[in-house]
Amino acid sequence: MAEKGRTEMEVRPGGVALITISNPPVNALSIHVLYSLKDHYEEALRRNDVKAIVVTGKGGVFSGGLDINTFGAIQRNKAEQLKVDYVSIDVMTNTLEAAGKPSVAAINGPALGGGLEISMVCQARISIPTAQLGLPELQLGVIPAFGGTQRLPRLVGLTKALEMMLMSKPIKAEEAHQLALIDAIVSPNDLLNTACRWALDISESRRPWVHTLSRTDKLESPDEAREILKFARAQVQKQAANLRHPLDVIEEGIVSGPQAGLRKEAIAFQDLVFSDTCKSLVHVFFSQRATSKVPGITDLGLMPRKVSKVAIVGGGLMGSGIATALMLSNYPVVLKEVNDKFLDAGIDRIKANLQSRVRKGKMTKEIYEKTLSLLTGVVDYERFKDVDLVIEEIVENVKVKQQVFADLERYCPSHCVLATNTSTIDLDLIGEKTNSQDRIAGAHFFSPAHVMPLLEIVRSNHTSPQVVVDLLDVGKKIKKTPVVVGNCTGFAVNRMFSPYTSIALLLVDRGMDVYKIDQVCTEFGMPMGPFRLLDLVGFGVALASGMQYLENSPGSVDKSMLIPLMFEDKRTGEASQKGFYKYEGNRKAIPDPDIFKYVEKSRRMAGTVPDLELLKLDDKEIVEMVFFPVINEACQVLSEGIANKASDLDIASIFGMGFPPYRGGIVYWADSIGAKRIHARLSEWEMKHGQLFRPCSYLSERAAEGVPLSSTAKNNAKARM
Ligand SMILES: C[C@H](O)CC(=O)SCCNC(=O)CCNC(=O)[C@H](O)C(C)(C)COP(=O)(O)OP(=O)(O)OC[C@H]1O[C@@H](n2cnc3c(N)ncnc32)[C@H](O)[C@@H]1OP(=O)(O)O
Repeated sequence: MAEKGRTEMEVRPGGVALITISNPPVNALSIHVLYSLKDHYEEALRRNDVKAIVVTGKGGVFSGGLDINTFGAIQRNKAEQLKVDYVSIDVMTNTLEAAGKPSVAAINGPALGGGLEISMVCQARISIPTAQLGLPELQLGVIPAFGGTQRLPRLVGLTKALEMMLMSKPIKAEEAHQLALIDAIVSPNDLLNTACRWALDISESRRPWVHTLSRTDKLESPDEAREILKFARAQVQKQAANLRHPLDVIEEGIVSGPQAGLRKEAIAFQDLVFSDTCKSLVHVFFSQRATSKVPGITDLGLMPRKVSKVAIVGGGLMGSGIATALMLSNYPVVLKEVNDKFLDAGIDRIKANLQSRVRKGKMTKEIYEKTLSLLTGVVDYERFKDVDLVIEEIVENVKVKQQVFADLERYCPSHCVLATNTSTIDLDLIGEKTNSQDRIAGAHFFSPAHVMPLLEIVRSNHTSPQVVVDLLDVGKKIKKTPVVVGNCTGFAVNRMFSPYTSIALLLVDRGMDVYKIDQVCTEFGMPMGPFRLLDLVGFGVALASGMQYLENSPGSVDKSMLIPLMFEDKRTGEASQKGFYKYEGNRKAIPDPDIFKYVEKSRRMAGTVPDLELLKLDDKEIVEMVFFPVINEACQVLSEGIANKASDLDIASIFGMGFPPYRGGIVYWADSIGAKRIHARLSEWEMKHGQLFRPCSYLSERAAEGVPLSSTAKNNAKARM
């Protein structure tokens, strides 16, 4: 293995050895870094001119934790693999923490996972105000393994430590200071001097010398701890039953002592690293970061242009959500509506979005006022003359959109990016009446736009790479995960997931129970089943987008009459308090026996009778029937070059549709099953239930040749980007 990263050591006047972790960009703890850290500690302990040690990181990051690439080495049983128990017990505990000279962590940026764990073996932690501290290992399907499960509860108490570990959510320096996880916050310029002084103060007994692992003052009593852990077990069982957690390991440390806890922690980690969940989540980690690397665009050396002001056309649910997302990242926003009444309603929606953050304690009243002051409401285009980006979010009507884009071309500066949030209409059509096709792109948000993390950036054949680079940058600034896709009806996410509801409707027409399908899909890990999702989206929207698919690719959607029948009866989904479920003024979906009359009628109109074979399917087979057509559509999207790479569809499925991350995303999951099996099942169902199940040629070829679906190497399709 090529050497990756190291630590550097310099002995400062006064006798402090400054050890700097150096492994750009995030100072990940590779095996080399860890061994180099141990060697430098040992050298510092040997040297007579060293009285104390300060550990810091290079380049504005303390450390992003264990190098996640080493997980693969462990799984592949590589000779040079990480021995977790050796690092945790021999290096961190017996060498660093037990050293005869005190050490202080100078936290100059993120200190996450193993990074925070290194800082916790030090006798004190000094940080800059912007540092983030956390143990996010669970989001990779493992638990902290360099002593974090033992030391964090001893530093901040069990309840807070559990919250930080189970939510994988880092805290900011200020909160860490209140919790006494860090001892002082200082400016970046003062950090090293303060840390060095602090270390010398400890060595000269002017400050206490504390071994984290020996502390018990913050720990709850064993009885209290047991109660807290019992509650936490019930919570994780309810909220994340598929994720392993460190509760037993923490309990071991409290009941049998920290050394026993450390041993149990290392064994548990070593076991978890081999789990499918860990493999999937590591895939998600790297795939998420790879979405912003777009061949032919981000490798051209283009720099994003500055976007100082954004205009939104349309203040409906989506438009106001997009405005909120931008304002939350400090973008001044001009919101345009057709008249004052609609404008007021749009502004009210934005206020409500922000107020909900105030209510949840995520925003102070002052920040609320400051954020709201970024908004200007207008009913004409006068204020569009200095905007750098416009996002259109009006009715899905080609003619109306064409007029709006012609207007935008007239009123906006010539450099301005003209984006549309359409979820179905071809960008070329939208821009047909302009000479600005090169600066027209899709910026497709998901509802609610200020909450959902995905941003589909749609690029037509005319869209310039510069515009895509600009949108990628805005996406990053508003904390969305961007996925760049090509131009087609439904783009990647809506198109991939159109079979999710279509097939569910077909199965109901053939005898399956609405609520059974939803239950099986949620047990599989989806946040909602297809029918609960249809209720949320609303039947009006579902029918309109169904029409778009029917027009553009007849045969891609089921023609069940179930939704039109309910729609006719003004049963339109959650907004009307009645859809496939009933809602009693809150968001709780209650199964409603009334729907069976619509189901019966729909079956009569389709001329179907309950299919006894379908009724005998077990849960796994139902999941396959619903999701294999989704995989098939993902393959079609790949073969048409709508997505750059399979892993982009994994991320799009997770962040756009809530596909369970611990399954790695739609194509990753498909490859874990194998193209051959998926192809065989789809072919069988095509014979029995029609063309919605017909495997596409991309899938058929890979099944025949035994090639993974994620391998796009042999994809000869003409890229649409
Ligand atoms: C034994 C221990 O208990 C186990 C562990 O420590 S497991 C590791 C736990 N640590 C984490 O989960 C933290 C992961 N990292 C992060 O959250 C973020 O990268 C960060 C907050 C440190 C920096 O964020 P940001 O500046 O936005 O940079 P980001 O784009 O995420 O990462 C930059 C690059 O570093 C890589 N990287 C980040 N953390 C890494 C890690 N721990 N290992 C390997 N690579 C890592 C990313 O893949 C990316 O690579 P690329 O440029 O080739 O795409």
